[in-house]
Amino acid sequence: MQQDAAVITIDGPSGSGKGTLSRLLAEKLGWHFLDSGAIYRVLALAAIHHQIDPEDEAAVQPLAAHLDVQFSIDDDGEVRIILEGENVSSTIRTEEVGAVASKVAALPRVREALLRRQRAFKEAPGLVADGRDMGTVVFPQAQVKIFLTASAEVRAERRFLQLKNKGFDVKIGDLLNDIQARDERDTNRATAPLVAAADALVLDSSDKDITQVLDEVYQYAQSKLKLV
Ligand SMILES: Nc1ncnc2c1ncn2[C@@H]1O[C@H](COP(=O)(O)OP(=O)(O)OP(=O)(O)O)[C@@H](O)[C@H]1O
Ligand SMILES: Nc1ccn([C@H]2C[C@H](O)[C@@H](COP(=O)(O)O)O2)c(=O)n1
Repeated sequence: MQQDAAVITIDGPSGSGKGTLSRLLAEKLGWHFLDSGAIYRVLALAAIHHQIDPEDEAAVQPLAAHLDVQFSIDDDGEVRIILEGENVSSTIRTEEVGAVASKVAALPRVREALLRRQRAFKEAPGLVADGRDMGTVVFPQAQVKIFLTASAEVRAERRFLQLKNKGFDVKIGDLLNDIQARDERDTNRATAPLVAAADALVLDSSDKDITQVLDEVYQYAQSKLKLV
């Protein structure tokens, strides 16, 4: 880990566009990228595989501490995630795994066990970190903090289009319920809840396309970091 690398944090609720924005911003800046939700999703999948109750902290904590996972970039630029020797890059993206991820993520000792793994992504020239507590807990000293949000209805619609394009048979009402349940759990947990850092720029993307959001965040980052 490099102490002097700059960090931009992008936090917000599910479907607000954090992942899309973070990837595009990291690409534009030539920086590294951390998808912290993927780490919680991998842990959730490991708990499912090992038939561990996702709310049993004593059982999930050792799994988190010894999680056998590797992240790499494919030749075509896609992130490849290997859990216990198996490529789980698409399996972890289902709503079912997301819901279990939100449960394991509510356990304080599990979050503690994953802190060092997340901080290790900070490398020069800089890191764009996407999650729920990037600006509040994992990288509180980040130079630029964004809290990206959108109405639950808009987020459900985006998720519907995303999953439909991938060939999944989904209902918008179910997706809205899933999003609201996840918001509720992520926001109301005692440890590292989903909340904007006091020094974050809060951005509502409900009426903005991703290009507008990227331009706005890039300009804000430029002004804070004095990028040329
Ligand atoms: N501003 C936007 N306008 C329209 N669609 C968007 C916008 N931002 C993101 N999307 C689309 O919404 C979907 C969800 O975005 P994304 O996966 O980036 O959200 P997320 O906040 O990272 O969600 P999660 O936390 O659940 O991983 C994607 O299909 C993405 O292309
Ligand atoms: N920093 C983070 C990242 C993710 N989580 C939890 C909460 C989410 O519901 C779940 C899946 O995240 P996603 O891939 O949808 O971004 O993981 C968290 O608590 N903290």
